[in-house]
Amino acid sequence: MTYQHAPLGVAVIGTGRMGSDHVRRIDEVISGARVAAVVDIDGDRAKAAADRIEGCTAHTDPAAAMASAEVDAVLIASPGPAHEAALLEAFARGLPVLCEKPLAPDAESALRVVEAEARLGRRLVQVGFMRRYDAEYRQLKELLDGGGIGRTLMLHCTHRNVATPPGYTGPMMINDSVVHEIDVTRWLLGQEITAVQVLRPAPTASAPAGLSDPQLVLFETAGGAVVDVEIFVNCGFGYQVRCEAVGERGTARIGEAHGLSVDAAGRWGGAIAQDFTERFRAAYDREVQDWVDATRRGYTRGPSAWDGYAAAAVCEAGVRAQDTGGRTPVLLAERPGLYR
Ligand SMILES: NC(=O)c1ccc[n+]([C@@H]2O[C@H](COP(=O)([O-])OP(=O)(O)OC[C@H]3O[C@@H](n4cnc5c(N)ncnc54)[C@H](O)[C@@H]3O)[C@@H](O)[C@H]2O)c1
Ligand SMILES: O[C@H]1[C@H](O)[C@@H](O)[C@H](O)[C@@H](O)[C@H]1O
Repeated sequence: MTYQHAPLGVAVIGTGRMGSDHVRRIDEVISGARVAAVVDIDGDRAKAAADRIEGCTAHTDPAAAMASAEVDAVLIASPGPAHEAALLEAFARGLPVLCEKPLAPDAESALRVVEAEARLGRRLVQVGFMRRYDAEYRQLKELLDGGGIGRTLMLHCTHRNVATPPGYTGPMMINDSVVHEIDVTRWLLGQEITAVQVLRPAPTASAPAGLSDPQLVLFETAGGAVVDVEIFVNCGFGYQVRCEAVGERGTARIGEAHGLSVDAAGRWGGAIAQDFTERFRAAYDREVQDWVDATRRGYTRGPSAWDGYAAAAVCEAGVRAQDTGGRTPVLLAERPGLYR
């Protein structure tokens, strides 16, 4: 394998909230890469992003950016329904991709991506499940893998957002938000999720009309563990992601750290992050740096297209369970050899 000495030329597709944050990250924070091109169907937005970076071109069509000789790799940060077309275009050109979650918005299209990559016979995709790069989650994984608390019996997870943006729907609570717990469950336990249930308490008065928020989502895993996830996307007070693992010989918790703590004026306490860009800033930095480092060495690692597909399959069962309230089995295709 050859090492690419020149900085990796990255095309960033989608320059909205995440895309523009990744553009800043590649330009100012990490090493070994440069933003060679940006793409947005909103041409003004693409141009505004490109104008801030020397030698960066602006495009409205992902294929045009990928055709540029300056582009060695692609970071997809457009909305989920646009991912499949961009991924297949990158495959046709043999370009490595860091694709924001979800890999694709449903299990069927995610499986098409898996099958297309399997036909290539080599991995090109890393999926943006950034929690795997978070220092606390990594410590927890190390503890569980090392048997520090014995066999894991349960995970108790909390996922709270301050408020939902306009257009946020009930299925998005699973597809956009709980998808992270789906990935960390599979990663921490090394087991597939086999069934999902969803319980819906009376909604908070802060939820937009028609949104049943919060919800309690339950997973069963192939090894017999049970996982509960409180998803509460209009909690109002902060961004909180917690996980407690219950093992045969102990428990372990992450997500409590609030950094600086101040005692003054008759009170004690610290601050709560307000969104994911703050809480997971270091994880996103590590994720993108790791992708760049591996890509320059000629390989792909991290969460795979199979992980993206498996998460989409669990999401599909989860959205069905939201409607029926019943226990819904997860249907998973056979895992291609590339991902074993
Ligand atoms: N890992 C995380 O924690 C995290 C957090 C937020 C969002 N995301 C993911 O990042 C992606 C983008 O989310 P966002 O919040 O930045 O959305 P956004 O709406 O802020 O930005 C999306 C941008 O993509 C552009 N766009 C739409 N269709 C396009 C296409 N076909 N080609 C090129 N550009 C197109 C839009 O004009 C917009 O500028 C989504 O997949 C989302 O799930 C991940
Ligand atoms: O798209 C976002 C993002 O994935 C965040 O990490 C998650 O906390 C939000 O709930 C979701 O809406």
